[in-house]
Amino acid sequence: MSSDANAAPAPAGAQAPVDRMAGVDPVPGVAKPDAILKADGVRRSFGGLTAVDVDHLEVQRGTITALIGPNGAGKSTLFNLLTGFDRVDKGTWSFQGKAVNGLSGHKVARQGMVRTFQLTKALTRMTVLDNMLLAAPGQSGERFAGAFARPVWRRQEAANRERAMDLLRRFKLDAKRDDLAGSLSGGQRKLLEMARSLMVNPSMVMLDEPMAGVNPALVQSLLGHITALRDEGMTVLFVEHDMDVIMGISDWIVVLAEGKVIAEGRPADIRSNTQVIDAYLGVQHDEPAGTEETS
Ligand SMILES: Nc1ncnc2c1ncn2[C@@H]1O[C@H](COP(=O)(O)OP(=O)(O)OP(=O)(O)O)[C@@H](O)[C@H]1O
Repeated sequence: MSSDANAAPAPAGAQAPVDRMAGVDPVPGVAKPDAILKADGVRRSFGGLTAVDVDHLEVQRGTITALIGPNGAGKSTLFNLLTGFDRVDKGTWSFQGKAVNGLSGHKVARQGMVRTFQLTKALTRMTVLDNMLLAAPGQSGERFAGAFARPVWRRQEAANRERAMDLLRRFKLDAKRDDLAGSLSGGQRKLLEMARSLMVNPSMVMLDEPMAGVNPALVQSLLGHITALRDEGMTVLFVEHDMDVIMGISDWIVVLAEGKVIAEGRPADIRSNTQVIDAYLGVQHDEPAGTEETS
């Protein structure tokens, strides 16, 4: 879209401005030409508070889509619902044409849709490599503990280990394989969270605030990893507060306010959308993530 001859050169990791959403109107709930995820009538209340109330939402395959909105807009709740880590009051959604509503997080992941999690205390006490292996698909060794299945189990363990090491090399964490995850820097933790989610070889990754707590020097490297996933054909949906990051790498932006999708569009559409400016950009909060009273 941009044809500004004076534009600064793209930062490392940024992509040429290709419009991957060509022909899609920037209106809430708009249909996408090749939607990998479609959600309908998704509602979730906590007591009297409606946290999520999404009429219709589609995510285009092979794009980076940002989910943005003010604190308490319902972004994390929507993530949790779609990935099977919370229960809806109402609503249906499908992933790659298959209904996945009502499935547990593990089953949703097996379908190819995974979300990242911040490293819990327990995970920080494990090594980087063990963190990866714990995220591996299928633990047939546990399910078929008999001696008969042992060769299958060993083969699977070896394959998991190989995949884990490949991913650790990709994210430049291989030298840290035997270190405790808790000893990693904020940026390295984010890389590990991303690497863990890729153990199941997903088609779509959902990143929860991938830049939170990351040293600015590592931001470009993380952005490079995210755009590389998209360029390999993966679909990325991410929640983020950093507007430079959002505007810099997103093919499409979905704006949530009070649980509803109030706008969708390319970064340029969102920047000039007065409803978004009123609901969000005009009252841009500067609080660090995690200052909310709820999780
Ligand atoms: N388990 C819960 N119990 C009660 N209320 C909750 C719960 N989880 C979320 N909420 C409420 O639902 C609303 C949406 O919260 P959510 O965390 O999804 O927003 P968010 O957009 O992710 O916010 P943030 O940007 O601050 O992370 C908020 O008002 C929040 O207080």
